[in-house]
Amino acid sequence: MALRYRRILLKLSGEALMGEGSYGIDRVTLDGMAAQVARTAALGVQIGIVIGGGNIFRGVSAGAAGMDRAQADYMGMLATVINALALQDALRRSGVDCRVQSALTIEQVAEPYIRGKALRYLEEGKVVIFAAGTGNPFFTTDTAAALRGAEMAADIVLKATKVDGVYSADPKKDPHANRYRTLTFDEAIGRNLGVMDATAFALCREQKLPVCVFSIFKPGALERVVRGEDEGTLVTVS
Ligand SMILES: Nc1ncnc2c1ncn2[C@@H]1O[C@H](COP(=O)(O)OP(=O)(O)OP(=O)(O)O)[C@@H](O)[C@H]1O
Ligand SMILES: O=c1ccn([C@@H]2O[C@H](COP(=O)(O)O)[C@@H](O)[C@H]2O)c(=O)[nH]1
Repeated sequence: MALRYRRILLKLSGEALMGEGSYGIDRVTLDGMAAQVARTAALGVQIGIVIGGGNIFRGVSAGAAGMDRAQADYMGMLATVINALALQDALRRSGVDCRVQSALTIEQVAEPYIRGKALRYLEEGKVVIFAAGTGNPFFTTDTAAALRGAEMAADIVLKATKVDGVYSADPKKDPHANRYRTLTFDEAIGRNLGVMDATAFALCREQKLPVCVFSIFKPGALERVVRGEDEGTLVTVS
């Protein structure tokens, strides 16, 4: 079947990496994510990945209460570097050629983020993992995904998370929440739908970069999304 999207920016949930656990990286879950990425890359899709850090540390979590916010955010960004290295390892074991570029300079473990080089890797069919978010405190990896998606001229930002789309309210808290099949950025921002932060939505809206929110736990979902099949929630300008 034909591909709908040839270049994607995939935002992988850090929190989802915990699997059934409450902290860190569950190897079975990690390998499952890597296998989905490997199958999608094999279809000929160019893939950039931003990975979250919520399984390890968030600057806004209870564990950071009382800390200097920027310092806590740098810790959160370093958490995403750990996840990026774990994902690179899993992807390599799945036979995927993969590079990590970090927005914070940590030369011994990852290349620095260089846009032109990242674009070349994508054109060569290599998966590029963008670590350390935007490199700036007070942001999130959702915003990093929107930013790198725009910089890479991706066709779409795919937010792979623990829920299977955008709901009228947080489905983890409200069992009566309804899932949207499609949504506009204005509606998502106006209704304060918390699945993705407003800064990320606003940047995607400005860049006319569609977003699809779907479950990373649903087998084959990523491949269905890149083929343009009905999966998750598609957020667009109009
Ligand atoms: N309206 C909504 N529709 C869907 N999910 C929502 C909504 N409001 C809040 N959520 C919550 O948002 C979560 C996903 O966003 P969040 O950024 O917290 O996690 P993530 O991106 O999966 O993790 P990480 O930041 O570690 O990468 C979902 O697990 C869901 O519980
Ligand atoms: O650009 C960024 C991206 C992330 N952070 C910090 O990292 C953590 C983890 O990222 P999540 O998006 O929550 O998974 C985040 O809470 C921030 O503390 C950042 O400062 N800048």
